[in-house]
Amino acid sequence: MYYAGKEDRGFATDNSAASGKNRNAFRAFLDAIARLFSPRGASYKDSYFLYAFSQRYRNNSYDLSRAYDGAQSYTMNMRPNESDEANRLEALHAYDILDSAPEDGFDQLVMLGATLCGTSMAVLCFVDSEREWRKAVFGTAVIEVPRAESICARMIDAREALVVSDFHSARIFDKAPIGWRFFAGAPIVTAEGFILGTLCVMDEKPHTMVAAQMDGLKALAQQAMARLELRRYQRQGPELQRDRFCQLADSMPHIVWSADRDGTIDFANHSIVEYAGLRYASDIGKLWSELLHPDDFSRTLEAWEQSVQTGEIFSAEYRLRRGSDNAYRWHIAKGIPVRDDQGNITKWYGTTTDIHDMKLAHEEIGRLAFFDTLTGLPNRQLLMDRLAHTVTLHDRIGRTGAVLLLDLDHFKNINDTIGHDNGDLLLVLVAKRLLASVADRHTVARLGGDEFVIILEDIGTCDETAAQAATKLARNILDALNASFNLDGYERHITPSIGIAFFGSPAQSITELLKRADLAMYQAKAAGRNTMRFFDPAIQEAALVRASLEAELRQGLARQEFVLFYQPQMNSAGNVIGLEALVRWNNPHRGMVSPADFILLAEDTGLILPLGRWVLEEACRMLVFLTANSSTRHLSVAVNVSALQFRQPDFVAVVLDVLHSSGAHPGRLKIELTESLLLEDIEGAIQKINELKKHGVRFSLDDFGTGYSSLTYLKRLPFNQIKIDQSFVHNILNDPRDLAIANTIIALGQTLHVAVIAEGVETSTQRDLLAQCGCTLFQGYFFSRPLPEAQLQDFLRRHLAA
Ligand SMILES: Nc1nc2c(ncn2[C@@H]2O[C@@H]3COP(=O)(O)O[C@H]4[C@@H](O)[C@H](n5cnc6c(=O)[nH]c(N)nc65)O[C@@H]4COP(=O)(O)O[C@H]3[C@H]2O)c(=O)[nH]1
Repeated sequence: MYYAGKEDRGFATDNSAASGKNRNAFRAFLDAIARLFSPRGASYKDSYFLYAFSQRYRNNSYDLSRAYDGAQSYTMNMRPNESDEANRLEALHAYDILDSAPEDGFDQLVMLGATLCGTSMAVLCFVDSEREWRKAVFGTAVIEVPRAESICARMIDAREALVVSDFHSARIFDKAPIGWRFFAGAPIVTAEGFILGTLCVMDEKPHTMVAAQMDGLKALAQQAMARLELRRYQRQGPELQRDRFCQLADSMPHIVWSADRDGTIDFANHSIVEYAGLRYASDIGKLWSELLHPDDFSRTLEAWEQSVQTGEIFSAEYRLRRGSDNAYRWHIAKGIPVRDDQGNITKWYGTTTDIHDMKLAHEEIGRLAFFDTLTGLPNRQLLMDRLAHTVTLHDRIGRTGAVLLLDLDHFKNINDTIGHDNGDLLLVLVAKRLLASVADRHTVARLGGDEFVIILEDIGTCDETAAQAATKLARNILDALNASFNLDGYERHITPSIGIAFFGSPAQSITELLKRADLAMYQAKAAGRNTMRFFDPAIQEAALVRASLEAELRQGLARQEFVLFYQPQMNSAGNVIGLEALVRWNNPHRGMVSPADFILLAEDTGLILPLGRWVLEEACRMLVFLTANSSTRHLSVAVNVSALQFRQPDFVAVVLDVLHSSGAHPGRLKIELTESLLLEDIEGAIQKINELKKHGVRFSLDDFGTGYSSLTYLKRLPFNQIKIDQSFVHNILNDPRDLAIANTIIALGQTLHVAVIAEGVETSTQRDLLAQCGCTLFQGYFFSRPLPEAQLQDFLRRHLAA
């Protein structure tokens, strides 16, 4: 590679428009090559190679010492040993200049020559085997002259530069050219020293030339030669450029490629063969899309189209399949668009570099920056980011979320007694249990030390539902962490204190939010640890009531504080035909608690399952008792079953088991179900009802008329009895619509051959009106309130049919 200073660039001073455009294209290409291959971003200034010619030419010199009478001849000292005309002609023809169209750059040179020397004519000519052919002319229209008449040809033959001041007095030529008196010519010489022609000036009048003018003419001749070289380079350009590019590319460790406008890769270096395990580098053109990871395809295509449209550098990151193990590795591709003379992008030259390890390292660094190294949970920074995002989102959608701040009680003792390693292990196990206790959509993070934060997203729209959800989750966490941990071969116990703060609309700052959760957490510590506290006192109060009720309910079950009351069901003759079992909670502090106050909570907490089973067992015990007495053996006992109970897959098995173990008569057991309970899975409900009916168990549809009251369901569901809800009975005397509904239900029962019982009958008038409508069965305070077992005996004695 040759290096040259700016002043050496023969064509750098050429300012013609066409030349400028060519130069720009050429520079762009060199720029592209240099930028692609040079790690320090070198430009064409470092990698110019054409100036070899210019550099060498400058070393040639003219000897101005010889003079003739009337004429001066300069001995040419350029290629003293070369006399081979055939080689000279071959060199000339290689430039492909003969008979070519005029070109601005050359025209300007001859015009400059005439101006410089003050002559009326100037010519740039090339001497062919039989002629002098003129590429550019000024002041003459003659393009071609026979070689025998060419003064320029004489210069070549004589290997001399020439100045003839006046042909009339000069005796060096047999005859003067027609119309000329003056001639001066500077040779056009190749880097190898071949004289291809001359740049000469002529005039009809005699002239003298000063040395400076001759130097100027020589300089213009050099420009002409440089232009000729550039012209040849550009004409042969694509191939030459390509060869040079390929040569450079194969010496590169990266994948180097060139591509067409449509993205077709028409060249790739050997690196692609080694990476992708291709047979030939040229296979890349058709196999490219197969090597690309399918997930990265559209993104890469988009980047390409963007580069095509904007003319900016193509840049994309994608995964490429490696041939040796079929593993996809991340690469970065950069491609520089190169334009032609008209400024159109014709090609992209690019490199593709394996950045897989670097990318993984970056990801790892990112992971370390956002995740706790010990537990793998999001760290404080990521938590803050997510919390800020979540708080804003909840404000926008009008939903409620919660932040739970959890601190392990006396964690320091663990570290002090069994060491930091075990302390760390405990934190890891705690993190796992926390993750297992919350749904995936929530965030569990480690704030530092033994402090954890849980973000609960979208847990309701009102304070109450959000409080219930947060309480439930905090309880899960308390339960999960209260179970012992195995550390160092020993069972260890740790408890958490949890502070809860809510966020929603309007949004508050996350610092304030965490402060609230922190305050609540300290309240939990103050309350004896291993518990939770809400920041909001009102919600906290409600949640506490609920929580303590739940705890008491649990305790009540364990302590057998529940009792069954029985409410008699009567026929129109005033005789008892059955009883409805209604549960009561005999709480030592609260007294006799109505089911209205605890059934819902029992359902929410799942406590209804053990409670419901107990009710069933008690009711069956009563049935056995009633069966033992001939006067009461015909009585049925109705039991309320909640939705959660009924939906248990083993519901049928549980009922049969209780019947079996108690010895109760299945035909005397009546199960009361509400309408709403049946809606979710009608087919499953029918199946369960039918299975139990096969064993004789009967079913009553409770609260009929209050729900959907679908006649289709009624037709399909095999109930033995429908209950007219007490709300209709209550107003039956005052509201004709309630009377109409009661009438309809009674008529429906008659049509479907299903018994109808009216509940909530409080007066004889109500009973009479219902009886007039055709109702034959009744239940309500008019006959009896729900009675404890002892009072029931008394009632039965009085009201059994003789
Ligand atoms: N105002 C008025 N009320 C009357 C009259 N006659 C009966 N009642 C009340 O109406 C309720 C009838 O029971 P329910 O509709 O099944 O409604 C029951 C039932 O849905 C549920 N429940 C009661 N015991 C159980 C049980 O063991 N298991 C389940 N799952 N739910 C139960 O609790 C609800 C309320 O039960 P209770 O408080 O015992 O209230 C009972 C009963 O005391 C009357 O003439 N006037």
